[in-house]
Amino acid sequence: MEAPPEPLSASRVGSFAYLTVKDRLPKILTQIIDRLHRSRAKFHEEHGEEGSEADKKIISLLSKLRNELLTDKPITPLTDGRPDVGEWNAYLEAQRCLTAMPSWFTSAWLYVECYMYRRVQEAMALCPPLNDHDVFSELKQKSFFDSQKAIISLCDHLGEVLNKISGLNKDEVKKEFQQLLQVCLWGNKCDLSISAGKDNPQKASPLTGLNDLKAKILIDDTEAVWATLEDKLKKNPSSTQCFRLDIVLDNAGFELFTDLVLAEFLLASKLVDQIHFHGKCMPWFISDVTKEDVNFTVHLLMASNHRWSSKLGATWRSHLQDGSWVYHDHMFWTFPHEYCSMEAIAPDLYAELKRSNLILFKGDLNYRKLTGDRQWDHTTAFETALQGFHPSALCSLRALKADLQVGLQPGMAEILTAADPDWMVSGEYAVIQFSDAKQ
Ligand SMILES: O=P(O)(O)OC[C@@]1(O)O[C@H](CO)[C@@H](O)[C@@H]1O
Ligand SMILES: [Mn+2]
Repeated sequence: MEAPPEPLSASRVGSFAYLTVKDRLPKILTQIIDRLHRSRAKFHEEHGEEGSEADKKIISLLSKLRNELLTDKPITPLTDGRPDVGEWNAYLEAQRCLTAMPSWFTSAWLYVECYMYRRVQEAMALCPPLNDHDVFSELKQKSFFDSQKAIISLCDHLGEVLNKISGLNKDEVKKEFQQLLQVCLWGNKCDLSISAGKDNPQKASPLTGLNDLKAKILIDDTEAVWATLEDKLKKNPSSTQCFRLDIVLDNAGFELFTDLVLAEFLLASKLVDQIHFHGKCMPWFISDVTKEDVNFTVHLLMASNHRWSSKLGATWRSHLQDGSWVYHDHMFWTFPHEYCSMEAIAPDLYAELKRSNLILFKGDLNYRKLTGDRQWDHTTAFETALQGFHPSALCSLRALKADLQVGLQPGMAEILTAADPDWMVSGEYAVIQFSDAKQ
């Protein structure tokens, strides 16, 4: 097997990775520092002098991090006591074998971007009593509140479907599935990392305009996903075979809500029997989901005075309590590794995913890790780019926000570039890209 292409890196001046490391990541650090400054009085109220002193210390650690990044200093080992430190520092040692002095503008983009967010958590971990403060929670919660109109309209739609679901024939179930899969796909546009923290809520109703967006779906493997689910329907409904769906989550706020709506539909239609969600064990890439974000979303829905919102909130809390919905947050999801390393680095997680019948990977960062964030030709087969990562049938639901995309027909990338040079990084295009476990 020939060696895979090089990883994307900021060493390529003018590349999206270069612009991200040079401009966007420093801007994100500056915004975190500004928010911490503005929260000093609150920290003092909550924790007294200790709180404001910790705030000052975090700000100085993050200012130092920002300076290291801007001046391309060497990547340094982590020093906090979190359980993942050993793996992170082993990864740095391995990078030192590849490039003498791993640094921000010479190492792989995937590594340095993940490392930056992990260093933010190191700064928090080193400064009690603020060590459990989520520096992104304000932005994630605002994204949820700002998407209320879209959330209410999606709640009403799901409510109507749930009311009639037992009477739907298979074609009607399939049509609803296709619609909610696309709503879930486009929910990925609402990510605060690509927008460098700028508001990015879902304003309009997520159901109107799906047809116009169809042309923006560059790869649409919905039929293959449906065939995987339909297997379950074909077998007699009383079969004991339990169909397990796993959803590797991405962003909190509106996107998480669309994930939970799709999950509810798949469970209520009996297309699946159990759903496992995978979130992050620490605040990550600004808007990525943590357990606290799931609890916040479910509790806000329950407290809503909108009938279907409160009903769904209560239903979803009971799913999480009765085991039909299971939430995991393995530390591997906040490592810098490409997913083809998972079986070696986190065999327990790989074994867990092998128990799934279908895994949905949400978003751009997951896509980058599925394909190793490497400079593949656009016509490279998805299976090739997965480099042996195959715990189960899997499907990426991704709005394109980084300059890599595989599995395109010959000539398609050239046509897209001519029409819109930013087609890979604008978030305006998306893929529903499937790979079957039967390799
Ligand atoms: O995984 P998401 O939330 O869809 O997107 C996150 C992300 O697009 O933010 C950065 C934008 O450059 C990328 O590094 C990363 O892929
Ligand atoms: Mn994200």
